[in-house]
Amino acid sequence: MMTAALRLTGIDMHYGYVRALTGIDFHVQPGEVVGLLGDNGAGKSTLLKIMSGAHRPSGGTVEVHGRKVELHEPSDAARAGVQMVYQDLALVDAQDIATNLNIGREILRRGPLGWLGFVDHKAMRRRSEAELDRLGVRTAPMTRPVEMLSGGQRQVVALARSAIRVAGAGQGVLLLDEPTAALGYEQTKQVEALIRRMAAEGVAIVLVTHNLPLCHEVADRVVILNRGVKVADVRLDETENDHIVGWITGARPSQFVTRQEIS
Ligand SMILES: Nc1ncnc2c1ncn2[C@@H]1O[C@H](COP(=O)(O)OP(=O)(O)OP(=O)(O)O)[C@@H](O)[C@H]1O
Repeated sequence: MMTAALRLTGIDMHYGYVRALTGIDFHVQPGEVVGLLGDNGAGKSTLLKIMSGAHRPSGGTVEVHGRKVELHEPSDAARAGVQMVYQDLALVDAQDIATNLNIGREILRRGPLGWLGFVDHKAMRRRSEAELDRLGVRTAPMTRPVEMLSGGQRQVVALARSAIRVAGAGQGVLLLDEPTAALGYEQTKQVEALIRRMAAEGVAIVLVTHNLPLCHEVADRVVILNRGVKVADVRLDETENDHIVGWITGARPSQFVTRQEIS
């Protein structure tokens, strides 16, 4: 069997007395898109934060490409190739799109005296245009400051930046939290296409959403949480929408036999 790009085993998480997650097993393969579903408060964001290194679990293990990792902070996850898309936080408002897409990987050129150290904006613009082209993403002109973009356009730029980083890191993992929440029709289609393209290149994608049509568009499999417990883990082509809704609301019993039911 192929080694999972990301595997979580027996994850427990409590916030003080609040038990947010109990014994969660989760994996995503390279090139696979997994939708993480559940009602409000089910534990989706908590699980995503554990994957991204923003939270440390109270128990359980995390493996990236078969290697156990301790994620103390998001930079540990990023180094391991796991990239969370932060919708708004990550962009520098006063800078243009190209500069934002190139933060941390600026192209330098030599100045007149031969010193390396001038940022080559033109080369960065050209590279970013080619990268966005490859991802099938169209944004405003590269020289537009991101503070002049709409919320939806900003979201697409933030997502594209994470996608470029993950693609650069080889077979990475991309974590998305409601990536189309603020988007109109055209931008939603672009993001769907981007997700599919990343997956086709071998990136593993975890998608937290309340949007079932989005899952049907892009996901191969869904994992459903109910009050901090995994109640279903199914391929979308092997289940029906009614079942998914039933697992989300709790109307449908868990796929997994729980300990309480045995005793
Ligand atoms: N920082 C925190 N401190 C205390 N409890 C928290 C904290 N974050 C989340 N919780 C609790 O953990 C549980 C899971 O919350 P979480 O945000 O992971 O759910 P979710 O599935 O992402 O919900 P939503 O769809 O509403 O975003 C909830 O009971 C929530 O109240």
